[in-house]
Amino acid sequence: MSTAPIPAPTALLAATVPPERADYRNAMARLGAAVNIITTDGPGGRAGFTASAVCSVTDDPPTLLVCLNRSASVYPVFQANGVLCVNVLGAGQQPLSNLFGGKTPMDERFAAAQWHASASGVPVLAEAAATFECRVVNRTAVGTHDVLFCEVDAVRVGDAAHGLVYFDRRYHDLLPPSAAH
Ligand SMILES: NC(=O)C1=CN([C@@H]2O[C@H](COP(=O)(O)OP(=O)(O)OC[C@H]3O[C@@H](n4cnc5c(N)ncnc54)[C@H](O)[C@@H]3O)[C@@H](O)[C@H]2O)C=CC1
Ligand SMILES: Cc1cc2nc3c(=O)[nH]c(=O)nc-3n(C[C@H](O)[C@H](O)[C@H](O)COP(=O)(O)O)c2cc1C
Repeated sequence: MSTAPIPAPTALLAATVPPERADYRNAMARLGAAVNIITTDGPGGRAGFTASAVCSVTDDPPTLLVCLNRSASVYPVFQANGVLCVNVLGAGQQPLSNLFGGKTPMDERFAAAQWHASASGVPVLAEAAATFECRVVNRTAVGTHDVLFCEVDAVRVGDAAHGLVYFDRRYHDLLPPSAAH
């Protein structure tokens, strides 16, 4: 029978103290992510915001998630509409990300690019790396954010093959391997 010592309770406690918010953010800054503009339109009006907290959940049925801060000005609009489009940005679209991530008035954000309407009337970015037209089918509040679970009705893959990544609090264009050397 093993006689290994049981760790002291204080050591266990120390291991479970959550990191400070700044430490958590410093570490998260190293978790590179695609940059997306999330758009909506409907009874609540037209709105869009920049989001890096987007990921695939399952491909059957095709479902992704978007994390939206409840303090964002766009929050009630997304709540009212229940439909959205995830527009994945490509290389060179950093200015568009900044517009949708700041305090810029909504008309100014949309005036900076070309859009067409999805079947449900949501703005779809013409020059996106990829787009996902979705219905919000579930939502869960976690801390400051709502996690929106979105079923995908239509996808498009754009011509721009070079991506845009947010890493270490800066944007990075993903260049083809030949251009990176
Ligand atoms: N998930 C989110 O809500 C995110 C929000 N932002 C917003 O953009 C601002 C600038 O971000 P950074 O330049 O990356 O510097 P930062 O130091 O504020 O954030 C570093 C990283 O921490 C995470 N983060 C930041 N704020 C967060 C939040 N409220 N909830 C969950 N995760 C969060 C993100 O991964 C972010 O890239 C942030 O202060 C925030 O307002 C940025 C990235 C993700
Ligand atoms: C690179 C980047 C990524 C962001 N990712 C998210 C995100 O995933 N979720 C979120 O709620 N806000 C995110 N934000 C912040 C929103 O874009 C911002 O709060 C939103 O545009 C609402 O701003 P407003 O309240 O001025 O309208 C991000 C901002 C930037 C610049």
